[in-house]
Amino acid sequence: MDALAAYSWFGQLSLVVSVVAVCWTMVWQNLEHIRLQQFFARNFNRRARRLAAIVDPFLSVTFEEYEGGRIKSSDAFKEVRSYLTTASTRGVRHLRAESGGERDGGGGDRLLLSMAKGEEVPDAFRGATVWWSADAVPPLRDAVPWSRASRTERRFYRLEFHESHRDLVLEEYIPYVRKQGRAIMVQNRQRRLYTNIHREGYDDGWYEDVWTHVPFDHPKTFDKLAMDPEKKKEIIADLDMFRNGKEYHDRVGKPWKRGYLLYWPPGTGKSTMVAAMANYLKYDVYDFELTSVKTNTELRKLLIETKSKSIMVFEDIDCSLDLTGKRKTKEEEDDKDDDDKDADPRRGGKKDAKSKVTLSGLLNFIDGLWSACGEERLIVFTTNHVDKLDPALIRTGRMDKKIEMSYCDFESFRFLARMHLDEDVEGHELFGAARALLQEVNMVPVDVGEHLTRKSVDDDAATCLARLVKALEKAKEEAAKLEAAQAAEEDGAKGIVVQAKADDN
Ligand SMILES: Nc1ncnc2c1ncn2[C@@H]1O[C@H](COP(=O)(O)OP(=O)(O)OP(=O)(O)O)[C@@H](O)[C@H]1O
Repeated sequence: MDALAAYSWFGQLSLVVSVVAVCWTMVWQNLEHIRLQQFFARNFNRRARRLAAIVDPFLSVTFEEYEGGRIKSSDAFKEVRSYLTTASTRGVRHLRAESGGERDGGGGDRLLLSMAKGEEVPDAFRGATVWWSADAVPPLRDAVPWSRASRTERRFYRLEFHESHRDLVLEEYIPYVRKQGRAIMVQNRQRRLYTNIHREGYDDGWYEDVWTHVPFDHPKTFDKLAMDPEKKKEIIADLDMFRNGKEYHDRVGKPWKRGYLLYWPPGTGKSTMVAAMANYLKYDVYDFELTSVKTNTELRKLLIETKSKSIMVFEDIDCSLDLTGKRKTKEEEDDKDDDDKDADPRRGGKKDAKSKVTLSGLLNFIDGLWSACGEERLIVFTTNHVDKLDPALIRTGRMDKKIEMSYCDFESFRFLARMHLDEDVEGHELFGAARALLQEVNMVPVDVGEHLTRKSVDDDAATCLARLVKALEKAKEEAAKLEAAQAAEEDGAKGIVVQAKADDN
């Protein structure tokens, strides 16, 4: 066969092959017999998969940054990202730093660290080794201008593991990673202090009660709170038990919440205690301003909008509303509901600046059906007049722990002296004098702290202690005068009674 014949032969062969290929494609695409198509696909794929399993017995799970059509950022991705920066995966050598958002643990000066693109790190779980890697795909060419997810590269984490660990990884390891990641996010996030505000339109009857917030950066911790050390220990243990109490609450069928009542005179550290609790538990704080909540319905709406892992505080509850009276009967409550309607301009009522929240509205809030929405929440009431509160409000189950915030005792004084003067003054004679006076006179910690604070650079410990002793002596004198005046008043009253009886006779 000469070269020309061979060329022609190959030409014909390739023509036949091309025609067959084109025909096959047309037949394949237009095949009426779908089942036949499926049969081919299944059998070829199955063989290919079997071969792949022999060559590569590893499976993978991908966690993408965005889900739901690339609009919503994925919670699972964030949880994995947090987990991958922990001790168990310290092998990560190259990190990516972002400013991030408050909720993710970034924001402000905090940096959000995660595995850099291309990094791979192993992790061990119950005898199985898994591998995590970080990667990203470039932005879409047809990026939608308003979608951040399609304009930027889309990151993802890939988890690879041997197929023999499939059940362990899917059913136990991944939930474990997500839980750990969530816990780390809660620890690292910028916490918030919320308060409710009331907004309304001028004449269209529109109004709403909403939460507004600022970063919560209160410096007070239990280390800086003066109180009986035993009592402090007991409160911390109680908080620990509450924080770790999910299983218990599930088992006994109780909503995972706990009520605290902090009571006694102004300046004994009730608000400070709330800050210390929030810092200890790393919870957000919702500071309820009850007087600006219009109705029970609005109160419920605010409750539903609160998040878990938070402290809901009602300061000076005795002054907030008329909650001191007895609970209303059903009829009175119905009347109150009518009042609610009257107060609700959206329901044709007139505007009324006064709050219509009732005692039973508040009781339902604390332990009614709605109180079970959300979990891991502390409800704290503070009051200077515990005797004025309705017993229903503070009964066990609503207020589970009642803490008396007392006048400054010796332990608190010692604590405040050490904290403010920053030196050991227990041997000082003025320290002994102040200690003796504190046994006779009531002074709240805020005042003791104030007298012990250095007011100028020349103030030394002795100056501060002398100032405190002087204030205590003055308070003692005033207390004595008051006592004498009261005794005289009582004697006067007795005299009038005796005189009246003598006149009667
Ligand atoms: N036990 C305490 N330990 C340390 N500091 C305290 C203590 N009690 C009060 N203080 C200080 O006194 C100031 C006022 O305290 P706080 O507002 O907590 O008192 P309160 O009992 O909530 O008062 P009120 O009833 O008027 O709201 C705070 O700046 C706080 O630092």
